[in-house]
Amino acid sequence: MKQTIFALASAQGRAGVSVIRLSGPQSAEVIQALLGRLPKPRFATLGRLVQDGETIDQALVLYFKGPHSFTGEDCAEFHIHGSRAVLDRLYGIFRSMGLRHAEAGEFSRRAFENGKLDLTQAEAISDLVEAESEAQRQQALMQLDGGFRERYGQWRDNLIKLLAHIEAIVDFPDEDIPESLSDKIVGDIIALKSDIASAIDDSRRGRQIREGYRIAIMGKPNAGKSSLFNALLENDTAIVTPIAGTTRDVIESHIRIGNYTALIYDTAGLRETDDVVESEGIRRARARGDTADLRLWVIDSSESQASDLSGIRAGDYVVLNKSDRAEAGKIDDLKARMPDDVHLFETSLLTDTGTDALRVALEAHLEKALSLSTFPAATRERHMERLREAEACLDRALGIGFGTPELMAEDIRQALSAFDALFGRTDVEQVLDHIFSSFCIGK
Ligand SMILES: Nc1nc2c(ncn2[C@@H]2O[C@H](COP(=O)(O)OP(=O)(O)OP(=O)(O)O)[C@@H](O)[C@H]2O)c(=O)[nH]1
Ligand SMILES: [K+]
Ligand SMILES: [Mg+2]
Repeated sequence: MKQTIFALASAQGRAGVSVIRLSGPQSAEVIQALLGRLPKPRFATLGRLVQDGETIDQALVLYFKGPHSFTGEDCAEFHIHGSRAVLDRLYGIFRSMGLRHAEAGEFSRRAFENGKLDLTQAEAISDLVEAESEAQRQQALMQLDGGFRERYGQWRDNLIKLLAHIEAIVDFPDEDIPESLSDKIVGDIIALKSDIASAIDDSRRGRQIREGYRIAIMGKPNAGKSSLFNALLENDTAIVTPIAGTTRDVIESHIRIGNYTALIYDTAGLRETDDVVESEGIRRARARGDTADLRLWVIDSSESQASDLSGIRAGDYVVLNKSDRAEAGKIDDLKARMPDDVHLFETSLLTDTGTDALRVALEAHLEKALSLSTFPAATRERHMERLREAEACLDRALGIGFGTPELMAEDIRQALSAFDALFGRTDVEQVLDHIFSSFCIGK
């Protein structure tokens, strides 16, 4: 039998109320020992927690009888006064009764193992706990509600039907395959494959919401990149100096823009240099720009020589900075030389003008790129990998043809197992360890 585990389910540190959670066969015994009675399951009971005649705390106690609990096991919750002293006393009692402290994600893992959650739902709980933005919260909640099960479940059903048809052909090798049947099988595989392919296309959105939309600030040295980074963050994380080549490492920070989370990167100024450290910084800056979802170029519009605009592409944002020092003709000249379809802004980061318009535009941009009208088909790399695997299996099945239907059936079976892996039906211990260890303790 599993050992009974305990952990603080609320945040660490002093609190008005803290919640300790227990799961396992000794849950009832622990409540009985401390409260002197076992409350009706799922009803909150106020009482004194007493050891050897001494009151430890007054607490609200809940008992959940398995399988009607989060983990599926017997569970208990103690809502106590959140002081270190109370916690220490209770932890001591729990340990003396043979309980142990839970590992990260262990409650959710038990829920998964007892069939209370599938793996995508367990991931959703972790995402919900971590959610910072409104869109992250909504996406995690949809996933927890079984958002994936509906969509993937339909595809999985289609695969099972396909497999049945193909196996019928395998079982009757001497029969002529009616053309209508082979046409139908091929048609169904193609349709499914294209559904999966478009889901993979769309799933970038899911990851951008979950991990943050990546915005790279790029430009020449001293253009004001770090100044812009700080202005957007409303703090002074990055070092700003008049010396060209101040920023070397890529500096990364989260910000909330409207309903979304973005990851903003400040990068080294792009120029030719013999400095080894600076060249490495520039290499990283370029790489960051290549993988970003949006590039935000900063240009010093007061510079006398014509600015180099290479690297700026359609869709990029361009900030014409230092407008406080720029002659009007210079800014007009820059605008005229811009590639088509860039979004232009004028700022003076010295006098803090123009940044509001940029913020508003960024918010609208994210709203357009990420709005959650439909639930994306993947929110993590793990989901993408399994979907690509299923797509590849279907591709192979199509290439095989009806001469060797048993090979075709094998590919369909592999596509099926890719879907099973998504839900954790084929539990690869390593994958589970990885997923659950990223949870916080008490979940
Ligand atoms: N006049 C004026 N000066 C500015 C403005 N924005 C930034 N600066 C100044 O320009 C200098 C360079 O700014 P940074 O933000 O360090 O520029 P950077 O692009 O990050 O520079 P590197 O990291 O060296 O590539 C600093 O002295 C800033 O105070 C502006 O709008 N007007
Ligand atoms: K600088
Ligand atoms: Mg800088």
